[in-house]
Formats: sequence, structure tokens, C-alpha cells
Amino acid sequence: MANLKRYNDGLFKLDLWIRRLLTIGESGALYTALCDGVCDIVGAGTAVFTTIDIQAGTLTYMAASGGWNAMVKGLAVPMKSGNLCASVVACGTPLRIDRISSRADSCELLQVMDMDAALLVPVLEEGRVTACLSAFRVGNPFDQIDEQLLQQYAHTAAMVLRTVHLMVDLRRHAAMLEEENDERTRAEQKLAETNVFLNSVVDGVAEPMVVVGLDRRVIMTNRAARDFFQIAEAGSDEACHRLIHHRDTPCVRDEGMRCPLLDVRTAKRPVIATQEHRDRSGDKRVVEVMTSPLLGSDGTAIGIIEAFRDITDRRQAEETIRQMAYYDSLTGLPNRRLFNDRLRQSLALAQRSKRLLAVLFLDLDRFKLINDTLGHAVGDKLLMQVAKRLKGVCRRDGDTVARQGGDEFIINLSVISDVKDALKVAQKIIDSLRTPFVIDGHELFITTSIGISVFPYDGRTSDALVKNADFAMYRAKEQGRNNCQLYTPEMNSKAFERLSLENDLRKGLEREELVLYYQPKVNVDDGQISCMEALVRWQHPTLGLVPPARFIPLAEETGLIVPLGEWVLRTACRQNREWQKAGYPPMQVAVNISPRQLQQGSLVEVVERALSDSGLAPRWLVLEVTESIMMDGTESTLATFRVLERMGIHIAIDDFGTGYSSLHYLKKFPIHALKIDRSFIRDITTNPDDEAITSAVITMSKGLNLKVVAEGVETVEQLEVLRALQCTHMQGHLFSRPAPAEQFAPVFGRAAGAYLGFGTWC
Ligand SMILES: Nc1nc2c(ncn2[C@@H]2O[C@H](COP(=O)(O)O[C@H]3[C@@H](O)[C@H](n4cnc5c(=O)[nH]c(N)nc54)O[C@@H]3COP(=O)(O)O)[C@@H](O)[C@H]2O)c(=O)[nH]1
Repeated sequence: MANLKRYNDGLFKLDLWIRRLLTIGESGALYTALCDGVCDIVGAGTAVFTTIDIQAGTLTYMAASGGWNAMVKGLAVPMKSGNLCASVVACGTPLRIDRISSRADSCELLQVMDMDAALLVPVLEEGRVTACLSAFRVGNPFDQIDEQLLQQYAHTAAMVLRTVHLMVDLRRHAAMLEEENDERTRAEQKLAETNVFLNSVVDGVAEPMVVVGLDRRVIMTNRAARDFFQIAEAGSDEACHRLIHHRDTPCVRDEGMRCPLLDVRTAKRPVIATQEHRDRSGDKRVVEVMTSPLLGSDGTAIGIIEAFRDITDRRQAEETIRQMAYYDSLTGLPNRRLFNDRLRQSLALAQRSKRLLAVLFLDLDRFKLINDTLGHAVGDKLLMQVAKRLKGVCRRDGDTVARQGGDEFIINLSVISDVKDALKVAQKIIDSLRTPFVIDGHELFITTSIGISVFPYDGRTSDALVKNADFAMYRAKEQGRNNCQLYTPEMNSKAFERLSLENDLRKGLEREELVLYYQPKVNVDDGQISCMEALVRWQHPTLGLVPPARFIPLAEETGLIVPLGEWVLRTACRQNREWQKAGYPPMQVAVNISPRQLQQGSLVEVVERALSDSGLAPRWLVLEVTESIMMDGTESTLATFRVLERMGIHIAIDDFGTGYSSLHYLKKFPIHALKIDRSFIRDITTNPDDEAITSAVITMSKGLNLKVVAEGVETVEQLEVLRALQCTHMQGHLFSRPAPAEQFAPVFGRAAGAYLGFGTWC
């Protein structure tokens, strides 16, 4: 009965301990409680829980009850044969020892514990011994009931341990999962932030950007791209040919719209292409696409990045510039530059293929009359219509109809079989102009004179062919206009050159090809520029800068000197006024007047107009005339001079000494200054006669109260001789060569009234 009661009590305690164990969630505390339970259930003095690692051959003391715990916990010992636990492991059954001291296999620990009896039961997991529960006490040995109770406890505790271990594992797992989850959430958050950042960067790019995968799907677009291509979402996953190019099939290489994907895959580097797209309003836009490979982390291409730039405006600007550079703005025809380019190409071709080529030079007859009477607007419209008719006649591929300028057209018939072909075309042109033009209600009749040169007979270069066609055109004019002439070598004579120069000068005046150079007259006493002489130059389109000696005599002969002289007067007065307005020290401007201008009878009005239009006071203008004007001059010349003098204008005699040098005229005419001709100055240092004449002129001028200017002073020695002769005003290369107006501005600014050195003016 007593045993039964002990057994029941033991079971009751066992139940309590198991419940308690179940509340402990941590292994260390669990093992200690497990040992404490052993002591309580079987009335042991101490208990030890040992785990067994069969493979490593070790025993580890996991816990002990009471004060022993601190000593044994964590102690690992080799599982020697004969060790008590080892015996339990070996047989898998409980081991009861009544007198520990009698056992040879009791370990040091048991000896230290100084216990008498021991009871060891295996703890089984899935039939294997994984641990050992040992109870020890002093005195009474353990009996069968103790063994049963401890076995029961070990069995139940094993389940508790498994459960607790599971729970611990689960908790650890859960904690790990939670940690992983947190980490993932953090990574996702970071990714999302990075994405937002990248998207805002990419969206901030003003130019459209599209990322396309190798399968042609659009992976990403920026805001500009969505806006430009009217795409709803950032990464729509739609094929790029649909989304970007609005077509059902992929773009292929041989079409105008090359596929950048293919290009980049082939080239394996960025590729630039030009495409055409339509914008929101349906307008065609020219777009430059820079496509770069998109590489994966392993460096292989996974797609492409396309950056689009709308270059429509740039293209338009380029086209406008091209148009302006190569086309005539009025008629839309190629201009001279483009014509020359094309002619050179045609010539190369004609040379290679040994064929003939013709250049037709056309000048409209009496076009100026229409312009002058009906106005430029009508003249312009007429030129446009003439251009249209010319194009209608010369329709062959390779032929070029160009506007040379003014009322001149030039045609390149790139391939002809016979000279007669060129004559036929010229005749067709003449015929095409027969029908009158109706412009702004006016019925206009116009004819043309055509000159023809043929390669290789009349020239082998474009310049020669154009020049000779031009000569032939003059012959056509001479022949009564409205006809065509083939070039002949005789045309290239002086007479023709003169004729063509005259025509060129006439056009040059209209086209504003004339320019004014200025040469200072210096007062060597105070170093000031007292006057700037205006000297005309002609910027000829092919001959370059033509000096006046080559065209002034011609201009005088033909009467062109009248409009030319007026232009010089007006320009020189305006320039002097501009210098004055700019604050430079005031000085006179001298203009050469030719006899023809005086004979014209309108010089006074022309001068008045030039002065009033420019705002220049008359005293700042000097008119230089040659002695011959006074010799040949009539009373009307004298009257003109008097009026000019009364207006306050100064008159100087140019090239003095080369004519009669008559004192009588000097007294009669209202003259202010004499310019000693440079032929006397040239040898003044070596030729006593020149020095004597110069000296006489200077003395005479002073007697007549005239200012005297020495021309053509080139050396310091000449200057010194002239200075010794009391000549104070000089002009010549020593001070400055004639130069454009703008070159003097810095000199005026610097000198500001004080002339310091020679030859440093420009
Ligand atoms: N009716 C008009 N005649 C004009 C006009 N412009 C110029 N001309 C006359 O043409 C002739 C040649 O002029 P240009 O070639 O300009 O020569 C001038 C000077 O360059 C030259 N000169 C000046 N200093 C020197 C020098 O030290 N040495 C040197 N060898 N030559 C020099 O002299 C010319 C100026 O001459 P001038 O008029 O006699 O002062 C010439 O006769 C011009 O008059 C125009 O608009 N209308």
C-alpha cells in the first residue's frame, strides 16, 4: 500500500513538473527544472541531465539540480566505455546502482559528489537514446518504483523537450523570418525610393527617353516620351513598333525608319539615327535618336536605351541657311554659287565622258526701264515669271537654270551632242518670252540677249565658260538685242573687255559693289588730321578690288561717273558726320569731282542733298577738282564754284603743276587749297628742279592765301625737305595708305588730336 501511495504521489508530482516544464520556453531553464523535477519525484539528492552525441562520442552535461548546476553545466566529456551514461546508451535501459563507490566506472564527478546510489534512465527520441537523466542520493538505493517514475518522467519529459525545442526552433525561425521580412521590407522601401528618384530624374530629362527590351517590348518611358509619343503608362510592355512608330510590324533595316535595336545589336555601341514622327497635333517632326545598349549585370545586352532629340527646327534652320546660301530668294532658282558648283560637276562628267556642255548667259533687254517706270515690285514679279518660263524650257535632268543677279540668268546645259543643240535651246528661250507677261494689270513685253559658250571649245573651266558666255551676250546686245550669239575668240579682245567692264560697272553701281577708302591729310605742325580724302574702290565679284585708275576713266567716258560721283559724295559726307557724331576731332572730308559731274549742271543740288541728308556742315566738305576743269571751264563752271563757295564748301586744285598752273585761274576761281602733284614730291630730295618748283608753288600759295598740300609723301626725307620749305600739310603713304573707314576709328581715338609717329595710322 505504501508503495502504491508513493507511486501515486510520484505520478502526481510528475504531472505537476511536466506542467511546469511546459511553461518554460527557454532550454537552459528547462534543463535545470527538469533536474529539479527528478529530485522531487524520486527524492534524489541531486540530478543531472546529459545529452549524448553518438557521432562525436561525447557527453555534455546540460544541467544539474541545486548547486551542482553551475559546476557541470556545459561540461563535455568523451563517452568512454564503462562510463555510466555510456552504459545506459549502450543498453538503452535504466541503470540502477546501489553503491556507486563499488563501481569501477563511476566518473570523477560522481566521486566528487560523494553519492551512494544512482538511477540513470535513457531519454529516447524516435527510439534512439539522445540523453540521460541521472538521479543520485546518499543512503537508500533507488528501487523499482523510483525507476518506473523516473522512466515515466524521462519519457514524458522527452516529449516536453521535443515540444519546447520545436517551439524554440519555431520562435527562432519566426524571428529569422521576421528579420528577413524586415530586411525585405527595408530593401523594397529602398528600391521604391530609388525608383522614385530615378523616375523623377528620368522624367526631369526634357528629351524623350525610351527603354526597349531585346524582345522589342517597351520597358520604360520618361514623361517627355509619353507626352511626345502619346503613351499612357511609363512601362506599357507594348512592342516598340506599335507604341513609338504606330505600326503593326517591326521596323526593318531597308526601310526609311531603321530599327535602332538591330543597329545597336550589330554595332554593339551607341548608334545615332534620324527618324520622322508625328507630334500631338499631327505635324511631322524630324527626330535624332541616340541609341545605346542596355547591359545586364553580367555585361550582356538586355535591351536598348533610346534618347530622342527633336531636330526639326535645326533642320529647318539648316535648310533655310542652305536656301539662303545656294538659292536666289526672289525666284527660288539656284544662285551663282550653286550654279558654279553644279557647273564644275557637269564639267568633270563631260570631261570623263568626252561630251559637250553649254553655258547660256542671259540678260533681259531694257529691264531697267520696266523697273524704273513701273517700280521694283513689278520688276521683281517679272523676274519671277521669267524664271518660271526658263525652267519650263530647260527641263532636262542635269540642266541648271540659275539667277546670276539683277536681270541676268545663267543656264548650264550639262549634256549636248552638238553646238546646234545649245542654239536651239537659246531660240526656245527667246520664243518662250514672246508671249507678253501680265503683271498687276500691266501687259509687259520683254526680250533677252543670250551668249553661249561650249565646252571644250570655248573654255575648259567654269570661270572661262561663264566669262566667255558673258562676252557673247554683249555681242548679242550689240547685234540689236533679242538674239543669241555663240562665243568666238575675237570677242575676248580689249573692246569686249571694255564693254563688259562698262556693263559690270553699271551693275556694280546697282549692286552696291563700290566701296570708299580714305586717306588722311596731316598737319605736320600739330600732328592733327586735317582732312580725309575719299577714294573710291570697286569690289568686283570676280576681279576682286579694282583700283579707280581702271574704271574712273571708263566711268567718265560713259557718263557713269555722274551716279558714281553722287554716291561717293553722299557716302563721304555721311561717313564724316558719323565720325563727328562718334566724338572724333572734327576734320574735313575731300571728294574728287570729275569734269563730267560739273558739266552735268546739277552738282550744286547733288552736294546740297548730300549735305542735308547726312547733316554735315558745308565747311567740313572739300571738293577736289583738276586744273583742267578750270582750263576747260565755262562761266557756268565758275558760277557753280561761286555758289559752292558761298555755301561754305572748300575747293582744292588736285594734281597742281601737271597742267597750265595758271595764276590767272587761281585768282579767278574761288579756290581754298592747292595739292602739289606727287610727281614733284617723288624726287624732291634729289632733283633741285622739283624742289624749286615745289618751293615756288608753296610761296605763291601763301601769297594767294591758299592752303598748300603736298601729295605722295612717302619718306621722312621728303617730309623734312617739305617742312624746310614751310609746307605744313601733307598726304602720302608715309602717314597712311588709303584704307576703309573703320580702320581709322582706333587711330582717331588714340591720336585724339596729337599725331605722334609716321606710318602708324592703320
Ligand atoms: N572722280 C573721282 N576720281 C577718283 C575717285 N577716287 C579716286 N579717284 C581718282 O582715281 C585716281 C587714282 O586714285 P587712287 O588709286 O586711289 O590713288 C590715290 C592714292 O592712293 C594715291 N596716293 C596717295 N598717297 C600716295 C603715295 O604716297 N604714293 C603713291 N604712289 N600714291 C599715293 O594717289 C591717289 C590720290 O590722288 P589724288 O586724287 O590726286 O589726291 C586718282 O586720280 C584719284 O583722284 C572718285 O571718287 N572720284
